[in-house]
Amino acid sequence: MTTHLNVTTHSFTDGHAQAVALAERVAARLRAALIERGRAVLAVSGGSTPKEFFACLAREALDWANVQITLVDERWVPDNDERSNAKLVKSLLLQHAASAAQFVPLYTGAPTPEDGLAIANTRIDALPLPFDAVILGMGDDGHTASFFPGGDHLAEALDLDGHARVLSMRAPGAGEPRITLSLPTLLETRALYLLVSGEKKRDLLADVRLGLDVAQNYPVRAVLTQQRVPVAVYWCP
Ligand SMILES: O=C1O[C@H](COP(=O)(O)O)[C@@H](O)[C@H](O)[C@H]1O
Repeated sequence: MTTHLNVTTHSFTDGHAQAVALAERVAARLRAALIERGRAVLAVSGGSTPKEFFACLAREALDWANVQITLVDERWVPDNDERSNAKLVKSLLLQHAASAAQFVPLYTGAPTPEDGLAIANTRIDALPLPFDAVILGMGDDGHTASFFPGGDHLAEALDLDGHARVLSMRAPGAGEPRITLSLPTLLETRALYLLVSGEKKRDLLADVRLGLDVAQNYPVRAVLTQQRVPVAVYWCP
């Protein structure tokens, strides 16, 4: 384990060990919340990296009926689209013991994320924040949630003093239009995890921490340099 400023890195030999460790950690957080407050709230990322973590977490024994799960971001595609983060969560996390959890989607069925923003905002506003845990991922371009380089609402999304809970996001590298929780909303959490794998992402994170990424300006920098919430990076090759 290594700690640098606000960031602690936990390294694992492989994806299975990483997924098991993070699932146990997050389950412990949810259990503590259920004991203390009778409910728990979790926000998770989509993409490919969290698949094994979801499969492990779904089998953890806890009072899932009192757990609400939402997404940190969503691709603006229908729930049955292969690119849908909601589809991933439904097929891997909302299974087994965790099938009793309540899922709060960001996608609303509106034609565009801009059209769906008000409803998505209402859904997030209705959650009993702070989150008990937020699980972020990261792309090879340094995006996290849907904070994409060149995103049309990137500055607003990263503004720590901003009041928007949810924003639409369009960016050259984003594939499809997106919707994302804002950084200050993601930081309203009792625990923040960044789940990443591969040498390329490890090197990118090292560059950000050393301040060597200024030319690329990776959006994940905003998460790693903020001082509100400690960041636990879970990494495997
Ligand atoms: O598009 C997205 O990508 C990131 C990273 O995904 P990965 O496939 O590299 O693990 C993910 O964290 C985000 O939720 C998702 O919308």
